[in-house]
Amino acid sequence: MVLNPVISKLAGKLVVLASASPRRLEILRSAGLRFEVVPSWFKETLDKGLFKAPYEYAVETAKQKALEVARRMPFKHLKTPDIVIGADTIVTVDGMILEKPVDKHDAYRMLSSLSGKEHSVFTGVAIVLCHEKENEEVDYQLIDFYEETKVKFADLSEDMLWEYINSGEPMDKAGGYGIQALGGMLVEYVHGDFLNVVGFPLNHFCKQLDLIYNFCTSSLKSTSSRSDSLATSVPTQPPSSSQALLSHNSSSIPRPSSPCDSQRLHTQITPTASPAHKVKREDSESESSQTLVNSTSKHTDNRKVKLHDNATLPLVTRRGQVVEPTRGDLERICELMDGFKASKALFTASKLCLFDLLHSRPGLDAAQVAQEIKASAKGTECLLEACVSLGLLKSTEKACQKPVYENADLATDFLRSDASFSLHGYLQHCNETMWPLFSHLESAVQEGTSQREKAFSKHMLQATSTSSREGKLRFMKAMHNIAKITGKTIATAFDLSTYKSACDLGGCTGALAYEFTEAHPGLSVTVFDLPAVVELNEFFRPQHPDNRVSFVAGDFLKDELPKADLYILARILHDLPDEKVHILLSKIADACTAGCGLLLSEIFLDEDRRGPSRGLLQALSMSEGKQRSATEYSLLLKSHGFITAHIRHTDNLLDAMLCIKA
Ligand SMILES: Cc1cn([C@H]2C[C@H](O)[C@@H](COP(=O)(O)OP(=O)(O)OP(=O)(O)O)O2)c(=O)[nH]c1=O
Repeated sequence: MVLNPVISKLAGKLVVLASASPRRLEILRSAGLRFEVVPSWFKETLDKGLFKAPYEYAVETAKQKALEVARRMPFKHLKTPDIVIGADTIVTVDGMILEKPVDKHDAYRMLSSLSGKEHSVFTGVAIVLCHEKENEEVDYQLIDFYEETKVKFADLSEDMLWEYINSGEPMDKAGGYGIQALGGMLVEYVHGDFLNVVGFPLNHFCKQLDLIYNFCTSSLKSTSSRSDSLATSVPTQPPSSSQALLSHNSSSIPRPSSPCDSQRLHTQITPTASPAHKVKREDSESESSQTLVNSTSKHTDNRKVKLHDNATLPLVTRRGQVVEPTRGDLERICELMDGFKASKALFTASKLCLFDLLHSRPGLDAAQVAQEIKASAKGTECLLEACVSLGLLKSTEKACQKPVYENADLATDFLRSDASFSLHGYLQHCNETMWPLFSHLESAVQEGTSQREKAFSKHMLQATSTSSREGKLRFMKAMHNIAKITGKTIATAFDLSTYKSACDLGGCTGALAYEFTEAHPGLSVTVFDLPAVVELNEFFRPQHPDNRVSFVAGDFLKDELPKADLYILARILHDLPDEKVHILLSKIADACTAGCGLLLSEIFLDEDRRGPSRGLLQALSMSEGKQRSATEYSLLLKSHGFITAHIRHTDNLLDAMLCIKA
């Protein structure tokens, strides 16, 4: 079988999967391949109209994903991979290309177009072979191919469609379904490679590797030893007569390629100076202990080669067996050790409004940024470089000029203070409140209580406390950010068409309430919150407020609740001690008649309490409340007369549950 010899050929090579898809990771891992995962930052926005056939689009996207990682790693990770694998899966039906749905309606559009019909699933795969040359440049050689699988769907009723869409499964999958999970129930037959539908054609990939390593090795060697003069293309021996040999210049913009056979071998030479080497050489020249550094530098180079062989990793004993940890294990540990540094770098950049500055003035260099944010040149440069390494900023370096900086998409989407889904306020809350609390985690764990008093001086306690105006506004901004990001998901999680009036208890700035009125034309929402919160709401009023949202001031633990046939409790219960939870739920139960609804939104812990980490880490703040699973919330609500009708685990920051008063 091709598998073993092929996989063993890769032993000792730094293989990188340029994909965030958990399915691809699982498929390759199950095949015994050892690799690192570096998700591609390439945005899947190629113009589909430029491609003659849909699979050409998938292949080109796969290529761009893999090349982006292959080019980034020497600069950002200071190591050059041997092989980078990229893939892209698309579904095609009636001449349309379906990728991942953007929302539930998009998923509905896709799934209804597949109902009762046969369609094709194409996965384009690109394998980039990287060769470090002696002159510190990197050559890239590209092999790509695609695989087609035909899938037939049964006729899908509207109920089935919506039930499936509401399960949340379609959202991160091409065509809006996952054949390997619930989506399997929609399928009548599959012709071809099943794993290809799940995102990676393993069999074709192994055959391709076999061709590369058993057939083309000599041509690869000759390629990697060639000089820059080959910057155009080097035709190599075709692996088979069916394979077209095409040259490809990696710096060219994506373009429709010539007729795409199901596999192709490109020889492409794109020399890139390797910054890993640059850095080492600078090190060796900088200090007085030059001889020592020089030899260390040499040693480092050797180690790097050995690391690729996995030979220098320390051996560990697991269940009585001596084994070699994977590089992934070590990276995971480092990621955890350094996680706090990354968080604080993010908080600091956000507090200094770095992302706002680079949004309004992209292309500043470190000195210009330092001047604008009134910070030291050295500190600013370190912060900018750290943010680039974290994927928050992008830097461009033109010949003989200082690097200039701009926001990466992540920063544009979430870190600008005026972005629609900004987390700027929440980050400030983390920086000012959560960070000091978590720096007292040892005592929090030892004592099992909140460390507020230890973490904050008297003055600080006042400033961070929600009893001060400053503290209140900061907290409201944080809650507003989370409500904006999660609002639509929560508001559309259930069919609420039978409800006419809702009351959002502790609804803060009303951000969630506005999402509910937008999603449900027949619904009015009253936001009920403390008088001091309602008073500050003017800072958060939307440009065109919906008059179906109103605000009532009061304390939900003491005052009479506004009348409504649906009560909303979002991010409230996890923070309250048990006795207050019971007071609040009793008051809601008293205000409800039979058939009234209670919509609860929280992070639902997994039933075995092994995740998600976000919920379990949140619990370490030792507030008076607790994190619960969906079943625990269901039982809690049942004890107050509410029967759970639906539970939604979402891909967003909060999950949701709809309960009905018996
Ligand atoms: C049709 C189908 C697709 N999928 C998945 C596979 C892919 O992960 C996804 C298609 O999206 P892709 O854009 O191919 O991949 P991705 O965004 O998940 O990951 P990356 O771009 O980082 O490589 O759909 C299934 O899991 N099951 C299915 O039945």
